[in-house]
Amino acid sequence: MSTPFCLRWGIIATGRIAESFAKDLILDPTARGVQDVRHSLVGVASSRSEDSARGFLSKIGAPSLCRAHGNYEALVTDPDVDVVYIATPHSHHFPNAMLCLEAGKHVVCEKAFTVNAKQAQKLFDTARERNLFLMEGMWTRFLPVGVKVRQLVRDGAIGPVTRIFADNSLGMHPKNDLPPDDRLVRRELAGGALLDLGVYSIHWIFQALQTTVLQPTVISSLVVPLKDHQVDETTTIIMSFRREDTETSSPSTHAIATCSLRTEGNPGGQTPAIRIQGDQGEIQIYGPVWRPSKYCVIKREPGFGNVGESTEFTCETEGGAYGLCYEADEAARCIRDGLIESSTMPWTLTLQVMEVMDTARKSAGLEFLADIESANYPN
Ligand SMILES: NC(=O)C1=CN([C@@H]2O[C@H](COP(=O)(O)OP(=O)(O)OC[C@H]3O[C@@H](n4cnc5c(N)ncnc54)[C@H](OP(=O)(O)O)[C@@H]3O)[C@@H](O)[C@H]2O)C=CC1
Ligand SMILES: O=C1OC[C@@H](O)[C@H](O)[C@H]1O
Repeated sequence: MSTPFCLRWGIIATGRIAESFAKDLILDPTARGVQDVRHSLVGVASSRSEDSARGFLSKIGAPSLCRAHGNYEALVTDPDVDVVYIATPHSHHFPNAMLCLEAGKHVVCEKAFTVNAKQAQKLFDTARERNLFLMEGMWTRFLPVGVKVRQLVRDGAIGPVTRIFADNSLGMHPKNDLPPDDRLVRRELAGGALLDLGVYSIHWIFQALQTTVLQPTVISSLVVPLKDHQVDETTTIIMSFRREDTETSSPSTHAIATCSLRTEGNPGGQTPAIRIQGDQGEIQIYGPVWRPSKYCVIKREPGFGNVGESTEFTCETEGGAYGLCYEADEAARCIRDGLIESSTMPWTLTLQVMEVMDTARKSAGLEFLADIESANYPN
């Protein structure tokens, strides 16, 4: 067997998801059946201080060779770093990713990829010019459940998809349950439900349709602002996608993406977060939407009131992984193979998702501050 390709990672930021990602990165990939690639965590940067980066390294049990940096610039000039994972708030993704690309580093950037589509386009143009790998860290697509559901739809398990519901709602009262300085409610960090949660709902819809070609039309959207914060508390978007099987009577698929900080999506643990409905049945996926592990396939039984056969499946991560390692494996394979774009998380798809969110925000007059919306770098 040949030696696995080793990708050397740096991480920008030391918050909650950076910790989960770093812990996944240092796991043994063979424990999840991955033999062809492996990962080495060589550096972590905190915008606050070297000490806070050092604290992070000891918390995650990083390998001794891993360096702590007291600013992001130091990390991106480290010649041992091949690729940077960006885990800052949404407002910072664009300038942080530009910093990395201009320093010649490959990038995996957390969702929501940027604040708007214009910034995403600029990043993709820069990556192309510099021949660097760049991917939105929409990890859910790489989880075993994402792979399985796409395969089921592709194999025609429920026939042509006619309608999709996708709900990602936290059930955290923004005033009572979240600290007032939480990034979720801060406009200057591009907080709000849509960019944080709705992005998953929209991605699930695209995932269910498995297309990057069909352009959705946003038919309507409703944005409920969070009082005094100028971010959205709840957003619902209705989309229509033209389907290719136009011989059927309804040549478009309806999709409803919704998200809320405040309303709870799955109060009793029994409500499907995602419903992918086709002519021959439906697939129901149970939350949490970002990391589901249970889904159900219900066959359609024609005739009013008939109940179709329903089969439940679990689809867990392996080898003690939280699940972020699967997107890391994808990045390693792409970079090993000299690719600048992942075919599972292609640039067009990220752009389409950003455009849908731009349209919804625009219709509600929900804009972030000009410097956060800007696609100039340096600003
Ligand atoms: N994939 C997933 O499941 C999840 C993804 N996310 C995404 O990851 C990103 C980070 O989220 P999360 O880890 O929850 O956020 P946290 O608030 O926990 O951490 C954000 C980190 O960003 C750095 N940072 C840099 N500038 C600022 C600033 N001005 N204000 C606050 N923090 C700053 C800080 O690290 P330092 O000072 O050390 O540089 C901070 O610890 C978001 O894009 C979010 O959508 C979040 C949760 C889950
Ligand atoms: O990506 C995410 O997934 C988990 C949620 O708790 C979090 O708000 C969000 O950023």
